This record gives sequence, structure tokens and C-alpha cells, in this order.
Amino acid sequence: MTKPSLLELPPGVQLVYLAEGGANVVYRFVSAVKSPLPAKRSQKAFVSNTAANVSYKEIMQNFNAIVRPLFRDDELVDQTLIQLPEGLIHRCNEQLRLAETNGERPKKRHGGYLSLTEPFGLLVTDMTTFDEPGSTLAELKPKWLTQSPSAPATAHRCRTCALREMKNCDARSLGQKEQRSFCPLDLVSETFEQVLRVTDFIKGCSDRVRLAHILFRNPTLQKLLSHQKAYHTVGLHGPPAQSRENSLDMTLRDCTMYIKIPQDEKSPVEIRLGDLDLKTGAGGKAQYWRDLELQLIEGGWYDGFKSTQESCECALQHSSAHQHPEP
Ligand SMILES: O=P(O)(O)O[C@@H]1[C@@H](OP(=O)(O)O)[C@H](OP(=O)(O)O)[C@H](O)[C@H](OP(=O)(O)O)[C@H]1OP(=O)(O)O
Ligand SMILES: Nc1ncnc2c1ncn2[C@@H]1O[C@H](COP(=O)(O)OP(=O)(O)OP(=O)(O)O)[C@@H](O)[C@H]1O
Repeated sequence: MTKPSLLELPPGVQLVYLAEGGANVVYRFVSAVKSPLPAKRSQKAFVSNTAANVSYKEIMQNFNAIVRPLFRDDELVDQTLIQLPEGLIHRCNEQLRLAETNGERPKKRHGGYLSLTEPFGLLVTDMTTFDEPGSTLAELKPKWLTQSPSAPATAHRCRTCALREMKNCDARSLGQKEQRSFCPLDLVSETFEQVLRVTDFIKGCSDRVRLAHILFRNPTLQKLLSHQKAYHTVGLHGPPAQSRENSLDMTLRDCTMYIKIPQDEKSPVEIRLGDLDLKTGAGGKAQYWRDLELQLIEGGWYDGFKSTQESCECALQHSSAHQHPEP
């Protein structure tokens, strides 16, 4: 049997910097170069950052074997391995250096460049709306949709809100800006008003009520929730400190949901989950996850007594306030 041939990015392809995270820089194609993928499957290139210690080949194998079977194809940001033409990485790195001088690149990403030893990139489903005037893209992270299994039973904060408050306390003491965001428990709530509350914190859709209706009982979110419930080896029940094993359980708690919303309310909304690269406990990560959970428990962050914030977004705080209203 012949092996399927690898896609190759055409040498003359022009890439335009779109965004970046801790491990990937994301580009769009803009040249008239013929698309390397079949029509109608839009794409961009992903190229590896120096921080990446797992090859794209391995990322793809894990994605296909472990993550893909959990969702329908149309629920995922698709990924395809693509060979990069010679010289492309060098050109991209020059662009990145330039982007540091003209303010195009976020300060916290300065100094990170594409790996010169990674011969591949990933083509991914393009969720941008550049070619669809009138459409908007909302982006959110559906983090821990259920409480950590090792959180105290008396907790007034979910794992995500507890961690945010702990980080904000550090930020305050350093005179830095605090982060505010929604409570993930609200995102999968059976009460519409709670889902509406979430939309206050999501950029990309000015019509909050429409977005809330899209999210309310959304089947992909519900599926993610049931996978998080099934894969619950996290917190103090997580992988042992020295483990180098993969952690699908933590991967499912750190993905991004992209929601492409057409102007016309009758046209279908496209919702996909991305950033589902399999995490591993290697490199001290398993130890870090355990230590973090211990800090949240022992530091009282789950209890919420430490918070100096006047109001907390956490659904657990809201429900306990409801049960025990302030005198
Ligand atoms: O620790 P958390 O829950 O804040 O999640 C981290 C993310 O922070 P955020 O979602 O922005 O609050 C964090 O996102 P950012 O870099 O802040 O965009 C990473 O995704 C990190 O994963 P990794 O270490 O790159 O594998 C994430 O770490 P882990 O999920 O691996 O612990
Ligand atoms: N398929 C996509 N369509 C549109 N925009 C995207 C897509 N993938 C990524 N982006 C944009 O690029 C940004 C960074 O991408 P991504 O989160 O995958 O990087 P990362 O390095 O994995 O981030 P992290 O810091 O979470 O590890 C996203 O927040 C999003 O704005």
C-alpha cells in the first residue's frame, strides 16, 4: 500500500502574522499561490515556537489517536501536517523580530522564535472572518466545567475562579493588572441568566443575548463537559509528581472554543474546539499541577475567604449567597 503523500507548502507562499500563544505562531495565507488543500477547506499555517519541545509529528499522532475520536470532525479545528519550504522559518523569524520593533508583537512574546529544527507546520481550519464580511468571531476558553475532584466540599470557588483569584492577588501585590473573566460553571448552567452572565466577558459578539442563546445547552460544550467528567484524573488525583505520561484530562480543561457567527441569524453558526494538543506531565508539569492544587486548598483559595475582590464571578459563590443571603 502506498503511503499518503505529505502536503507541502508552496515555496512562494506569503504568510501574514495573525496571533500567537505560548507555543505557536499563527499565520494566514494571503498570496495568490494556489492553496495546498482542497477548495472550501480554508486554512492557515501554524509554525513551531522555540518553546515547543514536542514535534508537530508527535502532536499530530496524539491528536489523531487520542483527541479526534472524542468529537465529531465538525466540532474540531482540524489539523494537518505540512512540510515547510526551505528558508521559510528564517523569513518568519525576521518578520517576528521586525514585529517586535513596530509594536505588532505582544511584549510578553518577544524573544521567542520559530524552531529551526521543526520541518513541519500545521494547517488548521481558519476560524477568522477576514473573508466573511459581517461575520464575527467569538473566542473563549471553557476551562474546568466541573469542580476539581480534590477541592474541599465546602468550596465557594470553582478551580478556575480560585486560581484566578490567587493569580490576581499576586498581580495586585506587584502593581499589575488583574484578570477578570467568567465562571466556567456558568457556561454549562441549565439557567439561561447564568449563561448570559458569561457573555459579559467574551469579546467578538456585540449581541450578548444572541451569543447566550448559542452557548445555552450547546451540544459541543455539553460533550466537553461529559468528557471532563469522564476524564477526571486531575488535582490531587492527577498524575504522580514524577509522571511523564500524557494527560488527556488536563488537555480537555485547556482548550479554546471558536464561534463564527454570521450576520444573518438564519445562517448556521460554526463552533469548533481548538488548541487540543495533548499535554504531558513531563518537564515538571505533573508536579506543578499537584503543587498548584495544594496551594489552592491550603491557601484557602477554594474557600474564597482570602479574596479582597468585592464581587466574585464564581457560580459557587452566587449559589451559596443565594442559600445564605447577607443579613
Ligand atoms: O493554569 P491555567 O489553568 O491558568 O492554564 C494555563 C493557561 O492559562 P489561562 O487559560 O490563560 O489561564 C495558559 O494559557 P496562556 O499561555 O495564558 O494563553 C496555557 O494554556 C497553559 O498551558 P501550557 O502550560 O501552555 O500547556 C495552561 O496551564 P495548564 O492547563 O497546563 O495548567
Ligand atoms: N484556527 C484558528 N482560527 C483563528 N484564529 C486562531 C486559530 N488558532 C489560533 N488562533 C488565534 O491565535 C491565538 C493563539 O493560538 P493558540 O492558542 O493555538 O496558541 P498556543 O501557543 O497554543 O497558546 P497557549 O498559550 O494557550 O499555549 C488564539 O488565541 C487565536 O486568537
